[in-house]
Amino acid sequence: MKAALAKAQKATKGPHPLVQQVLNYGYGETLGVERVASLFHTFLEAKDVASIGSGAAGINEFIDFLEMVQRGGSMLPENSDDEGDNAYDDHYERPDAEEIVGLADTTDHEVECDDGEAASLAESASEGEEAPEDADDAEDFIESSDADEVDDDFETPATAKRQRVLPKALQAPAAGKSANRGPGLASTSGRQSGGREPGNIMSYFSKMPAGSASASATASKSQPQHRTQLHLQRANPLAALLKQPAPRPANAPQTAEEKAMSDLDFANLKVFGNASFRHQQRQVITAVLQEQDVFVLMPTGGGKSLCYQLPAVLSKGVTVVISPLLSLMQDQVQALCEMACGGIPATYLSSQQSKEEALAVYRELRKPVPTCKLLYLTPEQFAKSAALKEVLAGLAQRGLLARLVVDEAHCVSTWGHDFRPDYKELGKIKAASFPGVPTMALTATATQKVQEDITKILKLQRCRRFQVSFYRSKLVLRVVEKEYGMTDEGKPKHMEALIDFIRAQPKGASGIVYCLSREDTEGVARYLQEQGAIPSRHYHAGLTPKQRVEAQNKWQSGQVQVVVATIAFGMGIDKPDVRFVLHFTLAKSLEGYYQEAGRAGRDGLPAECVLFYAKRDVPRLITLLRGVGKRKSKKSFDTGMELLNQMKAYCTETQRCRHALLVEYFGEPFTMGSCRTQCDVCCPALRQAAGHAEAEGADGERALMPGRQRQSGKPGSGSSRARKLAAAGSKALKSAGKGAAGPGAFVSASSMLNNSLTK
Ligand SMILES: Nc1ncnc2c1ncn2[C@@H]1O[C@H](COP(=O)(O)OP(=O)(O)OP(=O)(O)O)[C@@H](O)[C@H]1O
Repeated sequence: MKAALAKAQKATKGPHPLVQQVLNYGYGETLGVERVASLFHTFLEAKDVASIGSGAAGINEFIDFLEMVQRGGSMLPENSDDEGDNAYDDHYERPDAEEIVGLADTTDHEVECDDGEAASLAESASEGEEAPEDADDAEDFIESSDADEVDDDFETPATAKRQRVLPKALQAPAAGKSANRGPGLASTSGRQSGGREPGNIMSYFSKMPAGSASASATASKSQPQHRTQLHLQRANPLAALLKQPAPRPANAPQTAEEKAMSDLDFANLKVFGNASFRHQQRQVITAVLQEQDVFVLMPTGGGKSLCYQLPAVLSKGVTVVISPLLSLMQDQVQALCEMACGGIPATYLSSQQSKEEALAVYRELRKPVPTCKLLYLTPEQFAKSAALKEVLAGLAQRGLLARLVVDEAHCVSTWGHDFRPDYKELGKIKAASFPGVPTMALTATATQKVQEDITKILKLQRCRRFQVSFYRSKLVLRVVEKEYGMTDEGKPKHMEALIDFIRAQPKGASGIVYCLSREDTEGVARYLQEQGAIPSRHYHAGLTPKQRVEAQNKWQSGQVQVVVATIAFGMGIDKPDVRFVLHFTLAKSLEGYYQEAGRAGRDGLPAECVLFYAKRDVPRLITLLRGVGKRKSKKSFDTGMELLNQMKAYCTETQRCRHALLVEYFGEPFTMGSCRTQCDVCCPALRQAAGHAEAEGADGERALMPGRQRQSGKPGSGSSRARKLAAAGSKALKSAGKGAAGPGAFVSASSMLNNSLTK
């Protein structure tokens, strides 16, 4: 054996690739290159093998060995079989089958379609157009339901495939990484670099690129208010265990500006690369660090993640984040591990991981003091894995469960637009397994009712609430009449209107078109591509994982201008420069609409959200609510109908500012009364553009009159005029949007519109 080993050593030029990897993680700096190399040989000897593959499994094993040697322990992992079986066998990410209750009387529901949808449903079916009861269509409706798509989304082979690559946080075990930057070394760093307290955040910065520290800092010069209250991370246990810690890398000295920063500003800049906090972030983070229960209601793109990630970095122990989608978790973990500061140790558990991968995570959590700072889980996993509950309870007992974070917390409530049954269990589990652990709930959309549900179900105690205004002042909201039928040229009017709208956008402006069914997305994308020469891709949960990733990447990189998608394209999409989000049919609820439309303009620049409304689309949604194939409960149907009716009311509104409607829907008073230029109700130019006409009734009230009716006396002009109007609205918007609500914007919007109409 020894001879074989010597031969292998001789044959190898330079360190074994596995050793090299481990050195890259920082063990060279802490243990010394030679000692790592020598321990590698001891490791091989102990395993009685001549060599070992340099894959993730080998690396993990070797790192475990390094730690074990330092502790003087056994080489065998503790309870590994037990953990692995439990972790692996749980089918935690499959949502519970919904209780199926037959509807007592379906005619009731037709009666509930208060303004003739039922009649319209029958009518359209008999005409053979868009027949919602059609079997194919019906299947599509099911496919586009929230539950089904979410289901597909979080445990598809795609995600499974992606996970075969061991999460970076584990490849690098965190242990290795933080051995390098770990808080244990921070005290030295703090002293060396100018006076931050021992054991503080300096530990994360030893690998910051030189010079990036303070140049752009605009951090507050005020003294840290909560420094003494922060539970700064303790010394890295690994560093303490290491027998021969190498001299730690010298940090560049802090500048005067950095010294004056609070820990929060400093961590925000150095770890996350943000020069300042956004609205409310500082207050939220401070409350979180004070270990209060916290509820955060912040619009999409507002920066919710930082509100729990930064406290996680500064806190002792592991922060557990419950997130609804596997792909979302993976993206978050990847982003954390790739932070410019050198990476934040984070990982996730998934039923798609290999047994070894799951084991590695469990091992990490069972360490006396895990180096992992954030652990992402799906609610299903959290609710159903006994092994996981036991491990988390163990962490809590050791005082190392920093907090429980429930992201997308609206999923807790049946009134939320993405209800997930397992979210309901979270509060109960917390109370039973680790009571008293601070809890944080975050969402972008929650009505008063949903907020109450979240507070109750998650058992939030003396909860601090933070709400950032729902008003997205840079978004222009419009509802456009969706005209079916054919143009004089024999083309479908609604599709041509869509093309006109997109063509009126600046060249290459990125957008999303939401459709109800998978089939719709494919048809619309094809039409845009073939008839409009608009680079488009469809996206829905029925695509193969490869197709989905490809579509998203092409859109993200700008090769594809428009993604035509079902609501499967949603959570976790973080493209800042989306200039328009079009709904080619109604959303299922105002909450859903707000969330989907809110993907526009995340960069804070003007963007447009247009809903193409046709009354005849409503029955399709009702059919969906009824549940084709699997009947939904009466309660679920009634809830769905209430939400849908609110959505319809938004579409047919002619008096009230659309921003006010949305903001007030979430219980926030809209003190401005009117947005003036940012919706088609308040801005006449946009109103006309939306294809609405004001008709003075006898009582002086305005009534919504679709463009088609208005122009019925002008044969031949209808379709092209309506199309011009829709596109003109966009042009008008460009001016209005630039002015962002100033009076000048309105003037230019009007004149633009007039010019366009007189052409
Ligand atoms: N203080 C800040 N300074 C600069 N950028 C920030 C700041 N906070 C967050 N961001 C950036 O804003 C973007 C949106 O943040 P984040 O993903 O946390 O939003 P969110 O509120 O979770 O949105 P969603 O509800 O859509 O998930 C990210 O690219 C993030 O890096």
